[in-house]
Parts: sequence; C-alpha cells; structure tokens
Amino acid sequence: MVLSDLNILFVASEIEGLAKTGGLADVAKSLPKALQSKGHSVRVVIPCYRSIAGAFDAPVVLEAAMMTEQDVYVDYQVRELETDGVKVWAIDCRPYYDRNELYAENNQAYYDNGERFAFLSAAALDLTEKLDFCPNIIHANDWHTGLVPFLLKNRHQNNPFFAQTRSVLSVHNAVFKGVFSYAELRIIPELTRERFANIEIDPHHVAFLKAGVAYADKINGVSPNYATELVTDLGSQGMGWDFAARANDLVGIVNGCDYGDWNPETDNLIPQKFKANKTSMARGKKACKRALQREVGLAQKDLPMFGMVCRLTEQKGLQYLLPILNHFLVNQVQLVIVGAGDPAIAQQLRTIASENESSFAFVEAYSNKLAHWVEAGADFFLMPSEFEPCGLNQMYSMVYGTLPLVRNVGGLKDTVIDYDLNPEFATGFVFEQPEPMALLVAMQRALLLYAQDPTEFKRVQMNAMTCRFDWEDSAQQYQDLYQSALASHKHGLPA
Ligand SMILES: Nc1ncnc2c1ncn2[C@@H]1O[C@H](COP(=O)(O)OP(=O)(O)O[C@H]2O[C@H](CO)[C@@H](O)[C@H](O)[C@H]2O)[C@@H](O)[C@H]1O
Repeated sequence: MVLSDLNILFVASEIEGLAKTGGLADVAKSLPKALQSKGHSVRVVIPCYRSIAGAFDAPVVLEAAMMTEQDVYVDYQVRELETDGVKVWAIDCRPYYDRNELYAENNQAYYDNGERFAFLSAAALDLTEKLDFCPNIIHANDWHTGLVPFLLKNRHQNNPFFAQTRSVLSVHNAVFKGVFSYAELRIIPELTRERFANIEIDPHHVAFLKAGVAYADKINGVSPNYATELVTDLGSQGMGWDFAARANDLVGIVNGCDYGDWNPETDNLIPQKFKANKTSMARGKKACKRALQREVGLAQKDLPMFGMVCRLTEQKGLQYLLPILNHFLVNQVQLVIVGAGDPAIAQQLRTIASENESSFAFVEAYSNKLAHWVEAGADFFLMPSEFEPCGLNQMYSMVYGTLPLVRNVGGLKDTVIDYDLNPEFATGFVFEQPEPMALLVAMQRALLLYAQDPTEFKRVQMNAMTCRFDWEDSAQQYQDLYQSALASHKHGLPA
C-alpha cells in the first residue's frame, strides 16, 4: 500500500465554514485539509443542515434510497460542496436535517437525534459505495458517527466493497455519549433483531459512543494526555472500562492550530494585524484592545485584559470563575466573556456584568468575529476547564501573544507551559486544583507578571507567539494510526 495514496472518508456532524457549534468543526475542516495535502484523497460527509449557505443549490451527485426498516426506504440526495479545497458530501435528507439548528433548540435536544445521527452513519456507508469511493479508512468522530464502525462490522462485514476498509474513531468529547433506546432506533434493524450488551448502558439503551469504541479498528483521544485520562473512571466520564478494553488500540493525537485562519499577521477579521516581534505586537495588540473595549462597552484604558470565548457549560470551568469574579474585578483589570449556552450561567454572568460595567463585559453570542477580536485584543485567555480533551483556543491565543491561563487537564496539560514551573520556555499559566481559589491565585500570578515586569511579560508573549502546533504534524500521526489500522486484521465481532 502506498501510504500517500489512501482514500479517506471523514464523517462528522459539523465542519467549520459550513456548520459549527464547537471545536469538532475546526478539526473536521483542518485535518482533512492537512491529510489531502499529504496526497490522500479525502471526502468529508456531513448532514446538509438548513443553515449551510448555498447548500441546497450545490450540485446533486447522488440520488439514493436506503432501506431502513423492513421494506421502508428513506430517500436522500448527496450534494457536493467544498471547504478549503476539500470535497464535502452533504447528505440532503430534509425530514432529518432541514431544521433551525444542528442538535437542539431552546436548550432542548431534538426528539429524534438518535434517528438523525444513526441515519448519518448508515447513509455515509451507503453513499460511499453508491458513489464508488472505496475508502481505505473511514474516520468517525464522536458519538454522532459512532455507529459507523458498528455498521461496518455488523452490516457490511461480508460486503466485498468494504473488504479492505478499516475504521478509526476520534474521541473529541466523551461526556457526550449519544444514549438512545432500542425502541428509538428502528431505522437500524440490526439493533431490533438482537441486543448488543457491549454497547448498552442498560438493557434498554445503547450509547453510540460505546458502539464506536467497541467496533473501531483504532481509536484516538484528541491529545496524548486525554488518551491517558480516557482509561480512568474520572477522565472517561463513566466509560473507563470500554476504553481500557481497547487500550492497545487507543492513542492520543493532539489537535493542531489552523494558522490559515488564526494568525495575527494575516487575520482579516481583526482591527489591526501584527507580527511576532515586540514592537509590532505591542502596537497591534493595543489597537485591537481599544477596538474590543469600544465594541463591548468597556472603559478605554490601558488595563490588563482577560478574555474567554466558549460554550457556556460546566466543562469550561465557569463554576470556578463565577464565585471569584466580583472579587477579582476589584483589581485594576478588565475581563470579557463571549459565550452562549446554559441559560443559568448566562444569567449569572449578566448580573455580574451589570454590577461591573466598566470592567466586565459579557457578550451572550456565538460570534466568530468577536472570538478573533478577543484572541487579538486580550492579554490573557482563560480556560479553567473542568476537563478539556484538547482545547483549541489556548493554541489560538498563543499565536496572538495572548497568554493562556489553563487548568492542568487533558490537552491543556500537553500544550501550555506554566511560567512559574518553567520560566524560560513558559507560554502561559497553569493551575491544578478544580476550585475557585486555585483559579484566582493563577489569575493573580498572571497579573503580577504583567504589572511588575513588562519586559519579561513580553518575552513570554514571544515564546507563545512562536510556539507551533501544526496540523501537518498531527496529520502525520493520523497517517500512522491509519497505517496501523490497515495492518490490523479485519477482526470479527469483539467478544
Ligand atoms: N461563543 C463563541 N463564539 C465564537 N466562537 C466560539 C464560541 N464558543 C466557542 N467557539 C469556538 O468553538 C471552538 C471551540 O473549540 P474547543 O476545542 O475549545 O472546544 P469544544 O469543547 O467545542 O470542542 C471539543 O472538541 C475539540 C476538538 O477536538 C477539543 O479541542 C475540545 O477539547 C473538545 O471539548 C473554537 O474555535 C472557538 O473559537
């Protein structure tokens, strides 16, 4: 097998540029692009959501019907789009995907998500055969596509088209398992004919993520440290046994940073571009900070600024920040949070913002422009996550000279070097304990460096700006993982 010549079918529920709610989308755009530039033929399969601009005008490359239940066929079309030179096959099946959002509305998951994403997995296999794109590797991502490896082994095990195909599952976030009852999954007849104890969470429910973990030929967590956490009870969020059973096939591969999108020298979204030298950075960041202050209504002063951009969930560590926020804002400091999600967290942030109008801004939104502005204009970027499989914003922050302040978990541990532990190579600040006081102490440490030693602060910013997390390196590791999947026997059903 010539390794630069693989056919790779990358199946995901979102992709940056077309449909995005979080970091999975960034990976679904950047990794296929990096793999393609290594010479592989890559196709990305996603649902054709209503929100994808121009999707319904994109050319139809396949009209198909897939049998779901006995004698029941579901019609679908495949529309061909492109992001950054990579072909995307969007499954146009309007009853499932023509909705306002991707997964949920008003914080309420769609009632038929089990069926919608079971269909995505089954149709990905159906369409690749009908389009005669014979994949060496099918790369599934998270629970949404966890049934891909399951179906490859339980539906297509004797299909000659897939005789040489192996599957890989990337785990971006094991907290979401995709749990559905057998009764909800009638469109997957394999699951109505018999029970699969190895993917069940109880006699009536299966978890799509367990299906992916049980049946993929190879599995990876999205950072080396996350891969080690996944085999523990705590880090796997209840799936430690499943991951431990596959420990020999589990590796960690850190995500990269797409420097085409995130780079202060070329970023057309930010108010002033800047380079990785002290003068350019100081001027550029100052202009970006002023613009950000104006945009979010903060006092236009030369104050140290902390930023945060995230989904509002406990994962992101807001429960550590909220109790200390008022206390921290007593300092000569500013803080801006851009986020959307949990209404209760949003309400608390709104209240604190109304009490601290000149020093704290909360923008309840999902805004790519503001994400770039915060990365460029802030001095520090907060990621006090309870858990963080990899994290991308800490890498984005670094290249903008915005020092990440992170908890020592998951991929944050693999990517940020703490100032006090290793001043020479430091790129940010790291704290250990999952508690508000530990976060506060780290924030005070960051402030101290900023206020007491501006020259040293700039040196650390330069460290961060010149640190590289290239997708090319990660793609090389995925290529190695694909190779080991291809070398593995087409094993039968796991016990
Ligand atoms: N309000 C907002 N406005 C604008 N942009 C916003 C935003 N909220 C989030 N984003 C953007 O969404 C992405 C978030 O990426 P992360 O990796 O930090 O988190 P996420 O938890 O979604 O991803 C999961 O998958 C990724 C990919 O593997 C892992 O890195 C991560 O640890 C794991 O939890 C970034 O591009 C960020 O800028």
